[in-house]
Amino acid sequence: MPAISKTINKDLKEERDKVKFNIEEFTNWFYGGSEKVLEKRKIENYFLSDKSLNLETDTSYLSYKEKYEEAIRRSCIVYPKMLKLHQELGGTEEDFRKIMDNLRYTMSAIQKEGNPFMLHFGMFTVTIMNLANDEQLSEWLPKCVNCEILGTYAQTELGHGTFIKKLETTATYDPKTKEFVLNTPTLTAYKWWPGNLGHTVNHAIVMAQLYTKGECCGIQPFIVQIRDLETHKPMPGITVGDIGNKVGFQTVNNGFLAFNNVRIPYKNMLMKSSKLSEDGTFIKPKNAKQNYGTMVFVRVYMIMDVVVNMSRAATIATRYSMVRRQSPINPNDEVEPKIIEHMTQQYKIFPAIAKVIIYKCMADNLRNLYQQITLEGTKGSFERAPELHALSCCLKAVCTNDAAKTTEILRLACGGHGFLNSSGFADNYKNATAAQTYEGENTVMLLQTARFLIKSFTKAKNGEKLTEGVFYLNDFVKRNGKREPFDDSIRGILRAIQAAAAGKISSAWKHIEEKKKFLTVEEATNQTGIELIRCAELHCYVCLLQTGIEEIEQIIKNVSPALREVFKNVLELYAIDNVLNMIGDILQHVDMTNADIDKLQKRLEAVLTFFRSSAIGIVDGFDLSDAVVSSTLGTYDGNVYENIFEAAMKSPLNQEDVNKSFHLYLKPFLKSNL
Ligand SMILES: CCCCC/C=C/C(=O)SCCNC(=O)CCNC(=O)[C@H](O)C(C)(C)COP(=O)(O)OP(=O)(O)OC[C@H]1O[C@@H](n2cnc3c(N)ncnc32)[C@H](O)[C@@H]1OP(=O)(O)O
Ligand SMILES: Cc1cc2nc3c(=O)[nH]c(=O)nc-3n(C[C@H](O)[C@H](O)[C@H](O)COP(=O)(O)OP(=O)(O)OC[C@H]3O[C@@H](n4cnc5c(N)ncnc54)[C@H](O)[C@@H]3O)c2cc1C
Repeated sequence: MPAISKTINKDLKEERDKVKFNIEEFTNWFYGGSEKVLEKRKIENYFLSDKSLNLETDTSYLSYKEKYEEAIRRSCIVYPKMLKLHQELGGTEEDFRKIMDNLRYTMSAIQKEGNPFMLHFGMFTVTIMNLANDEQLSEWLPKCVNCEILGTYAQTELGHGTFIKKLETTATYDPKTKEFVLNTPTLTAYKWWPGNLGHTVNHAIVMAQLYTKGECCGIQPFIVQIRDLETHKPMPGITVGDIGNKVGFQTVNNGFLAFNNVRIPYKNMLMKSSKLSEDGTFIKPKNAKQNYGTMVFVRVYMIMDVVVNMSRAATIATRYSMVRRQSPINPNDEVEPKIIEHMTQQYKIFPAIAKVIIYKCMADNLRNLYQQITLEGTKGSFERAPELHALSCCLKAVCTNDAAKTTEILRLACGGHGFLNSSGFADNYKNATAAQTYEGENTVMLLQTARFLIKSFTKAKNGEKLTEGVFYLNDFVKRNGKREPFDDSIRGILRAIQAAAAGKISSAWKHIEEKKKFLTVEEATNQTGIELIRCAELHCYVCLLQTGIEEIEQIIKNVSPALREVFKNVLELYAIDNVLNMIGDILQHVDMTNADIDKLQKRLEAVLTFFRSSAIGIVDGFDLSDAVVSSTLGTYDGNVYENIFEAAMKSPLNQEDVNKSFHLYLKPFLKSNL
């Protein structure tokens, strides 16, 4: 075995010495202030320093069952610690949020293939908080918060996930006993997919069609106990289990669930929005989509998950590219360059770093918007709910899709070693790609946003008031759809993308109108689907760039000159990379010449060169510990080859010189060929 030295890699040190801005100042911005950074480090250390977690074990070699058992063991260490910390901090909702925000990063070091308790706070408790009336809240919330029970969110069925109106599980009200009777009438009515459901939780929010007085009143949320609290056996009439191996999320324990005349008390239907009186009279909610609130909540918070995911991947690829040397640029150069010297390598990595920062701005903004609009909802005003729904849908789709694509690009940037499980890209990719499907399949999400855009365009044409996020449609209508002149300032680039988005929305609108002459509006909309999803994507790029510009204009007023340059360049790189990637859409609606495109290409190359000396500072500034980065290629010390070697030594095959398969198969096979 070679001698393994563990000092900081000198190539990486040389890169860090060249960084011109204060990395801690960047970190303070990234986490919202120096106090929050200290708090984050403390919380992370509080969990990760616990030796009983055995984080050194490479769980990727465990069997499916062992992985699950180890994940449960770890969660049963983490959650009591979390509850203790919550009490120590003060026990408020704000303290809880603090811990959860930090656990977003920390959990990726502990549960690489998913947390078997994630749905408990992530959806079960959230649904109770959003949809329970006061009486129900006081009964259930303490049990949730203290983890006396564990729950999940059981909505999707074998036959339906997207079109939830057609879910088949029934909850029929029996006024005589004041109970609901739950049934799974068909195979396709089996609940299928809910996380943590298989063998972990003992309660679930079950979304089921409410029947009362012989009528169906649509899907409503019910709290159902599915396992005995003592024996953990399924409750009478309940069939529950694990759905089996998947592409990723191996330890999330996604499950199935069926009901055979399962009776639950009247008080177990969550009644903050829809209500049922004891005699069985149904009272509609003020806003028909209130029951979808938990999905909106999760979509909003998923943008932050994308930031965590992409910051990890960008950290790995950046550090590795500054340590790895290969392929002289001039054939006679004696010393091979760091692979980051190759321009194409910079183009793979630096736009990803810029996106982490822009997405972080967006995630924070969206969360604030969510909180404002939820507050308005508690006061009975739902006017802005469609705007939040439209924004969260397109961001969920665009950002999760980008996280998956970017992880793959960054994996490729690490060549062969990027394909090692120990590089950390596999877990990142599997989590990112799952997010494209769960919580609303991405195409379906884009079509929801497009529906809002088409409605908004009609309003713009009729001179009606628009919501702020789509004001740019007014400009397009005022211009009468005339082409926008190109101006290469950052705000000019935003106007170009707005013109492309508005132009696309206008042409989709026109095509729907044309098709409506022969088809129903729904058929016409379906036929225009390809254009519609592009409308939603372009609108999303508008929102992201606009937020990036507005946020960075504020940030640069409050940071040192050196960090100001970094943020300006982040915006420049993000904007130019964006516009060059959608040149086809831009050219349709903006007067842009070849010379303009050449100029943008040169600016791209220039800004990549600026990034060359800042990139390591930025990724170090993400402040991800080695445990969170979880990669042989991305450790802070840059000892890539030593890490790869050590990880290989953990292979179970390397624990013996000769594997038994030699005697059983190889030897007889070789002998037979003599
Ligand atoms: C810790 C986290 C771990 C996460 C693990 C994963 C969990 C899960 O995956 S849970 C299951 C998630 N499932 C989904 O996301 C299902 C996706 N489907 C839907 O969201 C909906 O079915 C739909 C939006 C695609 C359609 O709903 P439907 O009721 O059929 O809609 P209509 O066509 O009748 O009406 C559309 C109408 O409603 C507005 N709208 C829809 N959703 C919302 C909302 N959440 N908030 C506000 N408004 C909403 C929509 O804008 C339309 O409005 P109009 O155009 O004015 O008619
Ligand atoms: C890892 C993971 C975790 C999950 N966790 C949970 C959970 O905890 N709880 C829960 O209840 N569910 C959960 N789900 C289920 C998930 O929410 C659904 O799978 C998801 O909403 C997609 O629905 P679907 O499977 O019905 O897809 P489908 O709707 O069948 O999609 C299949 C294809 O049809 C297309 N399609 C469908 N409808 C339309 C349309 N109207 N217009 C155009 N194209 C359309 C889609 O774009 C897609 O290409 C999870 C799923 C996964 C993968």
